[in-house]
Amino acid sequence: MTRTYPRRARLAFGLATGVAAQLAAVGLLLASAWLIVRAAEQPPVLYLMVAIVSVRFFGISRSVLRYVERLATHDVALADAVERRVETYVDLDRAAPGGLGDLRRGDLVSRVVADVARLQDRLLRLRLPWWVGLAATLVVVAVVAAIDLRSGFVIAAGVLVCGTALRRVVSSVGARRSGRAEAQGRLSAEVAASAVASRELVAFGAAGQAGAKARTATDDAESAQSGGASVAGLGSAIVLTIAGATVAVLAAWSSGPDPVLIGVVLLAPIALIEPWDGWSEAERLRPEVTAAGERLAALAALPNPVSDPADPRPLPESYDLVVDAAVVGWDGPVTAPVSFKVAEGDAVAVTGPSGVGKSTLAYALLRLLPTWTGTVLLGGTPTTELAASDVRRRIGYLGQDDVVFDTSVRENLRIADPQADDDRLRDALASAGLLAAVDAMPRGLDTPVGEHGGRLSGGERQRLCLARLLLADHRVLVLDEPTEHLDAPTAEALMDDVLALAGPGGRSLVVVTHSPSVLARFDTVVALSRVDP
Ligand SMILES: Nc1ncnc2c1ncn2[C@@H]1O[C@H](COP(=O)(O)OP(=O)(O)OP(=O)(O)O)[C@@H](O)[C@H]1O
Repeated sequence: MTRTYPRRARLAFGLATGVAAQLAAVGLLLASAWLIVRAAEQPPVLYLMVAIVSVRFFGISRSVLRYVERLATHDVALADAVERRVETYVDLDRAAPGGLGDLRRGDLVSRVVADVARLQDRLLRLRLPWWVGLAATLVVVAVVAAIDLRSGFVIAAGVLVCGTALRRVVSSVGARRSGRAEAQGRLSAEVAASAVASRELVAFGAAGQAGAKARTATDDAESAQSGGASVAGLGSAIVLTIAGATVAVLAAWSSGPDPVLIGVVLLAPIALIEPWDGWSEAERLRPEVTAAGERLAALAALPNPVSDPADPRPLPESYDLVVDAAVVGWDGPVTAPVSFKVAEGDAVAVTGPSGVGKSTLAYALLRLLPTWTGTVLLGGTPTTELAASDVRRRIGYLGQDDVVFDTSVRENLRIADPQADDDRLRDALASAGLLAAVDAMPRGLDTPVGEHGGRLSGGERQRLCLARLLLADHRVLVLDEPTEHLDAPTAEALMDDVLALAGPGGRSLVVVTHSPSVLARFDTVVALSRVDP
């Protein structure tokens, strides 16, 4: 049975092995220095045995300890990153779509992927090098002070000057030259936008403009990267200069009982170059890690368009839907107050001119957006008193351009219910009027649908999305322009299948449309109008 230790304990263990590895590195250099100086005096070889064994011991233990340290600390950092990634998805889930404001898709991807990865460095490449380096440095200062007190003070002064210079100079120069995360975010946003719109850009002859924008973003990202490299160079220069100066001062000042030990003292600052390099790298990364933390904090601080009540009421069994004088909108009210009722199994159409707020009303029914005034009641309970996730369990949504994933028919359907067996998938496909077409495909449910469902016709794509919605077992279906992009006979056939879902004991339907032929099929039509300016 594997035993899992608490994260703090694993971190403490990683820290201890890191310090031990660093001390082994210092010990290796100092023992080697002692060995070389002492060997020059050509003593009997037995006098050298301890040093020879120490060199071997430090050399081997350094590698082993470093390996163990990496295992322990990376394990902790990766576990942190997994949690942070999930938190970031939760933040996005909470804020979307109403709270995302002007954030671009590519930039969001960059934040979730690159910034979360960068934050791992806070522990691995920022805090640990400082802690490990400080502990190792203190031990070296104590050892040297025990050999020669004055030399101990000189090295302590070197440590102080080096640490302060790195902390002040490298991180502040780095902060001025960084912006790598932002530049990377802009580059991702440009590339994502161009990739999504590639067909249109080529068709309108605008590929050159998009290319130029992407090139500018690439140049920015590159110059941010080379700025980072020059900051790294500055850090190395500081470390080497201070280590060299410390050796020079020690050479001029050191005095001690044993010239062999003085050789060890002189090499001590050289042994400290490795931990100081760790500090230098940490300070180079500090602005980027801070920026990544701020960008993720900005996601966490996105407005919460709908908040759950402190004590949500249980989801009612009834799925009667009542919209009572509801006004919906994004940054302000868009629609005039609208009222209608959709009893269980009823079908209602919502219409109105383009931009009047039909899709916005659909989002409000699902509690993705709040209503400005008025109420939406589900089974007699205002949806504001229910958990938003419960509302979305009862009410499902089919948008105009729902995402179809580049995988098989089966996997596209299973997103709605990962446990669904083939019989359930086939039932859903039959209800959505797609079963015959899928059976006719060479690989049936395993047929790949291509990027954005590109291997399916527009009607098949829409039916696939409908089948997916049906699998999720919502009782109220909000269908936003379900026949958009379809020719008249296909639209007619799809509406036959959609309307067959309603009826006593069946699903309730709210169909958003401005298609006259679709509207003609409904007894109840709700006309939306804009709010008075
Ligand atoms: N993400 C958004 N952020 C801010 N405002 C938005 C957003 N999406 C839509 N709007 C605005 O809300 C208003 C209503 O848009 P909505 O998409 O609901 O209209 P619609 O009636 O569904 O239009 P259409 O028939 O053309 O699809 C519009 O003025 C639109 O600019």
